[in-house]
Amino acid sequence: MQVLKFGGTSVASAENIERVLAIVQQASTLGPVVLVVSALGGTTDALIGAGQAAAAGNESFRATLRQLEARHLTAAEALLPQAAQQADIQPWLTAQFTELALLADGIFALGELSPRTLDRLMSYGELLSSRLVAAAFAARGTAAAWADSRQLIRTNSRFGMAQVDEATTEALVTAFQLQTPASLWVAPGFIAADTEGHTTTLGRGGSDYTAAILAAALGAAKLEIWTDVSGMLTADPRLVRSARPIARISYEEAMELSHFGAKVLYAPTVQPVRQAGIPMWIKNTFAPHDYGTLVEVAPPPSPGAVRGLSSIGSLALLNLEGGGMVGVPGFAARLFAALARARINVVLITQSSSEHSICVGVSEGDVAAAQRVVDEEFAGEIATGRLDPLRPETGLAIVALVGENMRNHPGISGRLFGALGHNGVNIRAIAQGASERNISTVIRAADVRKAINVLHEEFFEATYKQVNLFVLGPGNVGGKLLGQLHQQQPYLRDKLGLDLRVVAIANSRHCLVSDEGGLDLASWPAELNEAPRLSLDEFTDLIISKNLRNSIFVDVTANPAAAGQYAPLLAKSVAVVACNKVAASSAYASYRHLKQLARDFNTKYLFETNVGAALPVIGTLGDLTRSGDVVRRMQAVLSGTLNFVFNNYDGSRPFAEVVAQAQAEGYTEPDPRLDLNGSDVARKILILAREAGQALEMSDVANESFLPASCLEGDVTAFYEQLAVHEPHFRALYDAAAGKGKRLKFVAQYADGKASVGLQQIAPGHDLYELRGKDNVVLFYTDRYPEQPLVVKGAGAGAEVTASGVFADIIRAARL
Ligand SMILES: NC(=O)C1=CN([C@@H]2O[C@H](COP(=O)(O)OP(=O)(O)OC[C@H]3O[C@@H](n4cnc5c(N)ncnc54)[C@H](O)[C@@H]3O)[C@@H](O)[C@H]2O)C=CC1
Ligand SMILES: N[C@@H](CC=O)C(=O)O
Repeated sequence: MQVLKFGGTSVASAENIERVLAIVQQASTLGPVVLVVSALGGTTDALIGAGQAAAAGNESFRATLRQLEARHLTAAEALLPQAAQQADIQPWLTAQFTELALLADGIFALGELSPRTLDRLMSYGELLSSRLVAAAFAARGTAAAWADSRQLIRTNSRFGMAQVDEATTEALVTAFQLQTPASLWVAPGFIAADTEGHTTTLGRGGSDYTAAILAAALGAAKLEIWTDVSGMLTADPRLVRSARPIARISYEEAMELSHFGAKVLYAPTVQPVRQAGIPMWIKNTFAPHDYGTLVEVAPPPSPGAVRGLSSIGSLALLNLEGGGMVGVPGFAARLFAALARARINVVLITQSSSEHSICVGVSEGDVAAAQRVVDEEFAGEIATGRLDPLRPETGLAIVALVGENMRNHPGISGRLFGALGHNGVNIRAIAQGASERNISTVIRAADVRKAINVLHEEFFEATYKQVNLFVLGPGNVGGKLLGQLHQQQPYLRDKLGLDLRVVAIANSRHCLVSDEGGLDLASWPAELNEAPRLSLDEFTDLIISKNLRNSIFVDVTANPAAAGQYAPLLAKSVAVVACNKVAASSAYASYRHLKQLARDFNTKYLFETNVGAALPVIGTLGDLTRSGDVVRRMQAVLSGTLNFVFNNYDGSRPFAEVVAQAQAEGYTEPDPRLDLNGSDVARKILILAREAGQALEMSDVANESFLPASCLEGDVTAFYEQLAVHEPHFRALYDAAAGKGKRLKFVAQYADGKASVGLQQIAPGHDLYELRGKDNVVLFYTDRYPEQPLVVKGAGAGAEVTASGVFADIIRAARL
C-alpha cells in the first residue's frame, strides 16, 4: 500500500488534475494506492472569506459561492467530457452547493461563525475535490473507492486544530480496508470527525497530515507528498534564489525545517510516519521526474553538516526580568502556565545562567494577550519591584540552521555568528537544544533576507559569494575601476568564487541603481547620464536600506562630504574602500573612530591607495607593526605628480606645461594645486605616521612649499597663469640643483614622532635619486631594518594603477 497526497496547486485545474491522474496511474502499477487530495487551490480561503462575510452580514458570500460552484462545474466538464460521465457528478456538485448555500444562509441569519461551523464550511473544499477526482478515475475506467476521511479519522472536538485519536483511527481504517475491495481509494484531506460525528479539521495544511495518518494506520510502504516544488529546499526560495532541493533528510530534520517556515510540509505530518518508520517522499507534480526529497530514518550526513535553513517572521520576544527570580524555583513554570492558559504558543525559550531574566519568543499577534496575562500573574512581584513588567519586543524573526550532523562539527555556531556579524546582523537571542539539531537566532525581521542569504552562502555555496558594491565617483580612477571590474567579473567568479555586483554608481549629478543582479558594466556611462541625482545622504540611505549582504562602499572621489558618510556606513557593517584621502588625514580622533567602528562592527575600512596608489605601502607598514617591529624613520617620495614634474622639467618647456601634462595623464588630484603645494604629500606622510602608531595631526606636519604664494590665490586657471608668471622661479630651482649634479625631489620625512615635507636637492647615489617618471618610493627604517631600509618602490600615481589598488582593497574587504 502506498499513500499519495496532492496539494491545492496540484488539483487547482482540470489540466493539473490530469497530471495527478497520470502520476497515480503510474504508481498503481506498483501496488494499491490511497490518494489524498486537498481542495482546488484557493478554495479553502474562499470558503473562509464567504463564511466571514456571511457572519458580518455581507451578502458578497453568495457571489463567492456561485464562483466556486462554476469553477467546480467547469473542472467537471473538462475532466468528464461525455454527458453520461457527468450524469452523477454534476447533480451531486449542485446538491453540495445547495447545502453550502443553506449553511452560509444560516451563518448570515445568525451573524455568527463558530469554529465548529467554520470546520463544516471548510470541509466542502476537500469533499468536492476528492469526489471530482474519484469521478475522473471512474470515467477513465479505473475503479476508485471514495473514502470519507470523516469516517476514518477520529479526533477530539478542538475545531480548527483537532487532535487525532490514533487507536480509534487505526481501527476505523483497518475496518474500512477489510470492506473495500478497490485497490485505489480517493480520500479528502484536512477533514475528520469527532466522536459526535461533527466535522473537524486538522489545521491549515492538514491534508499532508491526513495522508500521514492514513499511511501510519495502513502500515503503508511509503508516503508521497506531491506539491509544486521539487522537494524540501535548503532555504525558502522566495528569499534565497540559489536554494536547492535537499535529496535526503531525516524525519527530525524535516520536522525542524517544516516547523520553521518550510511551507512545503505541514509540520505534524512527520510524526505518524516517523513513528511507523514509513519513508516519505516530497515530489513535484509539475516535474515528476525530479528526485525530490526522501525523508527517512538515517540519511547520509550532509557534507557541510547543515541540512537546511529556516525562517519564521512576525515574532516577538517577551523578556521577563528582575532580581526577584534569582534562585527562586517556579518562576518559569508560572510564566509558561500563564501563557498556556491564554493559549499562547511559545516558539523559543532562552534563560541566562544568572537566572536574572527569561526570554521567550511568541507570535507577534499574541503580544497584547501575553503582556496582560503575565503582568497579572506576577502582579505581586511587579508591585514590590522584584520583577519588571513584561517587556515585549516586536518586529523580529527567527533564522535557524537545521542539521542532524551539526553536533559532530565544532565551529558551526562560530561560523553562523561570524557570517551574521560581518554583515551587521544583530542577534537578539539564541537557542540551541542539547540535540544540536537546530541553532535558532532571533534577529530583526528587516534583516531576514540578508541573513538567510549570508548563511546560505556560508553553508551551502562553496561556489559563489555575492558581494555588492556601491561606487561613488566614476571619474578617472573610478572609470578605470569599473572597467577592471567588468573585465575581471568572470575570473572572480571562476577562480575566487566572488560574484561581484555593482549595485549603484553615483557622481555629483546622477545615480544609477540596479534592480536585481547588478548593473551592466558595459553600458553604465550612457545609463548614468540618464539617471536622477541623489545627494550623498540619500546615497548612504540607499546603501543602508538595500541592506544587502557583503556591501562595500567604494569612495573614488576626492570629496570631504563623501568621507563624512563612512561612519554611518561602517556602523551598519558596510565595508568602506577609499582612495579618497580626506578621512584618513582628517582629525586624528576621527581617523581612530573610523578604524574602531570597522573593528566594532566586524567590517573593513581600507585605504591602501591613499599612499603610493597601488604600491603595498600601508599593507607593508601594517605587517611590520603587527609583527612587533617599530618604525623609527621613514623617508619617501610620495607624489607621482611632483616626481613626474621634476623628472621632466629642465627649462626647455615651461614648468606650467609640464604640470598640465601631469594632470592630463591623470597623476594629479582633481585639484592639482593640492599636489603642487605639498598638501597631498603631507596627507600621505601623516597617514603613514598614524599607521606607524603616532597620533599626529595635519598641523604637526611641516610643509615647506616651493610655490610662490600668488600661485594659490585664485582658482585653477589662475594657478596655471601664475605658474607661467613664475617660470624664472622654477627655472632657478632647477638650475641650482642641476648645477651641482643633483635632482629635485619633493621629499616626505618622518622621524622621532615628527613629520615634514619639502623640496630637496638629491645627490647621485642617494636612494631617492634614481626615481623615474611618476614613481614613488618609501624607505622604512625600523628596529629590524635599522640601516638598510625596507624599500617599497614603483609607479605611485595614475588612474589605471590606482584603480587596481582600489580593486585589491575590494577583494580584501570581500573576503574579510
Ligand atoms: N590619480 C591618482 O593617481 C590617484 C588618485 N587618488 C585619489 O583618487 C580620487 C579620485 O581621483 P580622480 O579619479 O582623479 O578624480 P576625478 O575628478 O576624475 O573623479 C572624481 C569623481 O568624483 C565625483 N564626485 C565628486 N564629488 C562628488 C559628490 N559629492 N558626490 C558624488 N560624486 C562626486 C565626480 O563627479 C567624479 O566623477 C582622489 O581622491 C585622489 O586623491 C589616489 C591615489 C592615486
Ligand atoms: N596626486 C597624487 C595621486 C596619488 O595619490 C600624486 O600625484 O601622487
